[in-house]
Amino acid sequence: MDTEAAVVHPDAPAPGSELAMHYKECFGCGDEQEAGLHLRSTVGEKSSVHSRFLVTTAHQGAPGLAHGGLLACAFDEALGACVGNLLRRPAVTGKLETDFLRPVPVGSTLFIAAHLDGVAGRKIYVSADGHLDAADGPVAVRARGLFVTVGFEHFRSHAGQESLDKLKAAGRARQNDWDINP
Ligand SMILES: CCCCC/C=C\C/C=C\C/C=C\C/C=C\CCCC(=O)SCCNC(=O)CCNC(=O)[C@H](O)C(C)(C)COP(=O)(O)OP(=O)(O)OC[C@H]1O[C@@H](n2cnc3c(N)ncnc32)[C@H](O)[C@@H]1OP(=O)(O)O
Repeated sequence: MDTEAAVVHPDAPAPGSELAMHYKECFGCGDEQEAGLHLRSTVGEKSSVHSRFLVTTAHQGAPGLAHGGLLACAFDEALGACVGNLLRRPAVTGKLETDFLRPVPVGSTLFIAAHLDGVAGRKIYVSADGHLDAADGPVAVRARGLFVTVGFEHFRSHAGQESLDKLKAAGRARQNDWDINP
């Protein structure tokens, strides 16, 4: 199937909109994950989302430096926020590729600019550059992701009952109508 340009959903939040966390227990963006990444994201121009992530001592691999796997996690979150919010489709990461170009020290902020590259049926291609300490800082990490559109049953059928009960209690377990960004 040919890859087509990604068309931003007409109900997607406008450029400049600050995105709320998609799930409070999410390791990438949730505020109930103390050692999580607490990534914050804003919609950018032209099919992009800009995310920020402060690297703390909880995120170390080598002393004083961010763990590469955690950086990959930040990109998974940033790419996922770009896909989910701009296309408004439930999708999961099928493939995530990262290039680590420079070390990322504790105390630095990574500015991640994610961009929708194209769509081929259920496959969504997205990529991002992570700039050190400023939106136009040097690129420290680069990533490309393939997300695959899934039905809501993907989440319902694979999550444990306890998690589904929590969502239900929070009024978020409607069959086909999850708020995209509650
Ligand atoms: C957590 C997200 C919640 C979303 C809720 C909804 C809305 C929320 C709104 C906003 C969201 C905001 C922020 C989101 C932030 C972060 C997101 C984090 C995302 C994650 O962290 S999510 C966890 C990790 N993720 C998984 O847990 C996936 C496990 N996995 C599977 O569940 C299956 O594996 C699946 C479904 C991927 C495919 O399975 P399937 O049976 O449905 O489909 P199939 O295999 O046919 O693949 C269809 C086409 O994709 C190609 N394809 C598939 N995988 C490929 C690969 N690796 N490389 C190259 N191509 C691949 C095939 O080749 C075929 O291509 P073709 O059509 O051309 O043949």
